[in-house]
Amino acid sequence: MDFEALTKYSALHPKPAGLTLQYGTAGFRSKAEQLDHVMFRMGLLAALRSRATGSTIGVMVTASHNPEEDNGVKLVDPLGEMLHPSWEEYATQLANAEEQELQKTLTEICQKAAVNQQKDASVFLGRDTRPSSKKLSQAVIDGVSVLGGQYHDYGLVTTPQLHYVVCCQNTRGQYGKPTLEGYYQKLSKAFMELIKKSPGSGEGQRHLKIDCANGIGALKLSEMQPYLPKEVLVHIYNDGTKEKLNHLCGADFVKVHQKPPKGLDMKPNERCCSFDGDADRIVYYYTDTAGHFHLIDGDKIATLISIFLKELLAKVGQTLKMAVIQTAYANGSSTRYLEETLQVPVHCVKTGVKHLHHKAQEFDVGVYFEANGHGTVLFSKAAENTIRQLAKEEKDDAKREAAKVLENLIDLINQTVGDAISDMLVIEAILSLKGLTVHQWDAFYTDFPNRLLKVQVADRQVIDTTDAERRAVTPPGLQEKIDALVKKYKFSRAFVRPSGTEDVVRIYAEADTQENADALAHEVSLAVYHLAGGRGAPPQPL
Ligand SMILES: CC(=O)N[C@H]1[C@@H](OP(=O)(O)O)O[C@H](CO)[C@@H](O)[C@@H]1O
Ligand SMILES: [Mg+2]
Repeated sequence: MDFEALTKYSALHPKPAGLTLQYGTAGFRSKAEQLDHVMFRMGLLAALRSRATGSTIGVMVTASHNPEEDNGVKLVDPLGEMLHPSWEEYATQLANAEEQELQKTLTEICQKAAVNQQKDASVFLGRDTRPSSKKLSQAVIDGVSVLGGQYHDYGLVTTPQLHYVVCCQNTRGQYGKPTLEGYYQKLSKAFMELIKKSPGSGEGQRHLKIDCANGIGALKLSEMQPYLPKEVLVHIYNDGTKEKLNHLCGADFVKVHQKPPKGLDMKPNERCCSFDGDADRIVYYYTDTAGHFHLIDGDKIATLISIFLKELLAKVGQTLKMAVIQTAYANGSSTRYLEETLQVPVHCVKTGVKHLHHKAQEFDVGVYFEANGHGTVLFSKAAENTIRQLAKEEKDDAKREAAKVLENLIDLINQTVGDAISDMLVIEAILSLKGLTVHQWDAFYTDFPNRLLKVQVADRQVIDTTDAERRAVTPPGLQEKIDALVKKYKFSRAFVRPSGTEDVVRIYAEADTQENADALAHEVSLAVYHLAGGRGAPPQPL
């Protein structure tokens, strides 16, 4: 390591003294002006991680659905997964080392992680459309370069596109070509093959209105449009030319507020969807003829995909094990529908994509979605091989056709991470093949009324949880209080947990009516305020 160069370059990306940040659920997130040193150091870390794994590592500069003034960074591991947890800790140590400790911290990481300094390092970079992203990604490049690493800057890409190219590169093209063109070609080809078989094929066009949160999704979707078949017409709204990123729009806004985004005119029963700021989440929605808004969230997307997969797996006649992975935020009604009506096993894990992804890898076919719309489907290598072989060689026509549909689905879904563009195409293909309207899809089950709130406390880590975050172990008395409150309402449930991305405690409640869900959530938030060191004024009823 050239320590002289390191010291020189690091001085150009100084760490504000005393500032500490943590590599959380989604990497580092903060105000953009606090992140220059973090970016430089994540460039350093990516180079080390690349040497340690002998693979290309991705670095994405984005703060997803957070306000435009924020930014963030996350590292992408060799197969397109989230950074390994042991390295999250190194990331935090490196980001928080004071200037004079930087060398020592780097040396320690190299020792602990057995990094061979002689190896080549290769890093792929991507960034979202935030005004601060360009400069911050330059800081990443400085970090990679000072350690003698090579980099390829993909510039403006969606987060899932970066995951995709990293995976393609490290599988030597097995997963696809590591270019955006390769991504567009692979997905559009699989999509075309799929919808060819739909009953209404050739009878006019399917329209879909997409709110792109004034973010990267708009740019990449319009790049992809020429690749899409003429049967599908996507109409892009909130393309970032007029309004601010994520402001009153995008998947997170629509999910949290349960109302339509600004800037999208909806006619009754029209199918609409929203991406988030880096296009790794998607939710659908529509208004009915009475003007009521209906949200179709990640749980219902998982349900649609599961129904479709289950039918196909039955048709190919293989005993492939399928499961759905959710978090505690999944609506109880979705869990019940999946388990009882569809008879699909459901597993609940801790919040955060990495936990869902990890669990989903245990099955032949693992469908995972967070309620907020982040999700995908994973196929085990063995399942994928079986399906591809059946698609090629199976004599029975019905079985072979079903295997072909599955094969195209495997190619259409981005197995590295949740991907709004890929998920949208999967959903559109399934709706088209099954001849379902958005209203019919929505009617699979009715969500239990629910409410998500947040409360500020002095130190959110005083709340410790267990049972996939559904029960609070500390502070003393909190869980007992929640249990007593829940008993007051019918069909109710509630839980609290410290957020991994914001300095708040999140409260979630479900009950038989919206009024009761709101009241329960409010009462639980008061309990948190009083028992977990609430800050500022006590929470007010909605
Ligand atoms: C309730 C909720 O939506 N939580 C989100 C949010 O995490 P928190 O740890 O709750 O802040 O951001 C994560 C990263 O985007 C996402 O994975 C997760 O689902
Ligand atoms: Mg996102």
